[in-house]
Amino acid sequence: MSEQTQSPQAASSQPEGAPADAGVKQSHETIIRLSHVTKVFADPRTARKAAKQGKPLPKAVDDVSVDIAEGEIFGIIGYSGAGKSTLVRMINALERPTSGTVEVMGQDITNLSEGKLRPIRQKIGMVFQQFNLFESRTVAGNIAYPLVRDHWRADYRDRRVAELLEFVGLTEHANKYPSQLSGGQKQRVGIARALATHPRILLADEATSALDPETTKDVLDLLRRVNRQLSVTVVLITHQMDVIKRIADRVLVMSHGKAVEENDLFSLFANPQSPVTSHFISTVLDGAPSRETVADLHRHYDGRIITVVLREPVPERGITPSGQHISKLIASSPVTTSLLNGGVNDVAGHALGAITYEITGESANVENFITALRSDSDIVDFGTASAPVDYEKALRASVFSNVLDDPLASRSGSGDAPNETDTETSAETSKTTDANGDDKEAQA
Ligand SMILES: Nc1ncnc2c1ncn2[C@@H]1O[C@H](COP(=O)(O)OP(=O)(O)OP(=O)(O)O)[C@@H](O)[C@H]1O
Repeated sequence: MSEQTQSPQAASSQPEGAPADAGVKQSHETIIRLSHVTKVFADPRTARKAAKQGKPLPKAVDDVSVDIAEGEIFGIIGYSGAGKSTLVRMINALERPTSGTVEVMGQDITNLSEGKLRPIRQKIGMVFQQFNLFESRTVAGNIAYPLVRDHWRADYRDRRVAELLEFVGLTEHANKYPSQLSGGQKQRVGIARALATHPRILLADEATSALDPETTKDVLDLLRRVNRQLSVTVVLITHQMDVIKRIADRVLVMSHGKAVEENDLFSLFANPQSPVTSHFISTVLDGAPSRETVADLHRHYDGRIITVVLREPVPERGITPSGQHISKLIASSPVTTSLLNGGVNDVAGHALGAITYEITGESANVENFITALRSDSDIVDFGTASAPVDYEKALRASVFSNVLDDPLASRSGSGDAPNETDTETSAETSKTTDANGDDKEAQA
């Protein structure tokens, strides 16, 4: 194919100039459909080991079905080894499912040849944790790379690179090399490069995991602009719930290759269904205090210790209110309350949190207060120092019950998710496919 005149990419970049602030595209049409996809990495070593142990081959992805709507930011969260990358790499056919089907932009790509995949891959950008920039090329050269590969005419290419540099805020760094940039700037280059050919989908694989919190925020803001202003569907993989909380519209939680839960952001946080989800939420939101904290509170406070969930209702999603009238109740009850810990967060524009109080007063008044509170709120009653409620029993009787079932929670005290890969059963061959299938020069 000769140059620009026959290049749809070149044609699409000509008159518009920098992509306009188009607002959110709310099509709700499915742009990515994964149907019962399973992936088994049957490399000889793993196969031999599994056979020797009489075990089935481990499934990196195990019967996952998910629809991603055009225009949304779809977050996929899971511990390390949960199968997130493998799942996402199926979307641009860097991995092929062992079974199941993958439809992208209305086309079944499950068994499509490399040649036929090419135009589809042009509409799917990808960014990586380690940026994967060409160290030997300038910022502008890195961004121009996909356009050179697609034979864009030089003047259209230059114009497109200038648009992208401006969009990601790196115009004055155009002639620098990656080694002269900060991590955040490198990721901006990675994003600009991924956007070069006007993709409809952007896959972001742990795009902020190598960045400090402030830079993470900037890059997430940029990804949101990519989504909202350019109407690009963003699929974002992370093990950090904070990243999900900041920008995802909908979320898939993965564990051991399986899709354990899928929901819109607020519903996921307000009504988690699985221990894994509850654990991730506990890394960013105040929930029930830990067993140690409760014991410590009982050591220091004689009164009744209760945790109240504060939750804004969202009736259309079946999210009921909790703790909405607590201030009024406290003001009108003959009890004394001390706020011990907890807080309220903004999740997808709704208030959500949990606050732990000490309640003191006549025992009948305390009972009445708790009964009134319980009538319209989710609470956990930890009892008093002299009559404590067993921690497990208290949580089991509350919305926090599934926190107790998280087998990995005790291994991960911090926001960092543990690795759930079982060394006995994991596939052990390292990944061999590179970034875009053809970016051999890219840095690891
Ligand atoms: N090319 C491959 N060959 C063999 N096994 C693989 C390959 N790629 C991934 N795996 C295995 O598949 C499982 C899922 O890996 P995957 O990278 O998809 O998980 P992840 O959730 O993205 O984790 P991480 O964030 O650590 O990359 C792991 O056990 C991993 O070792």
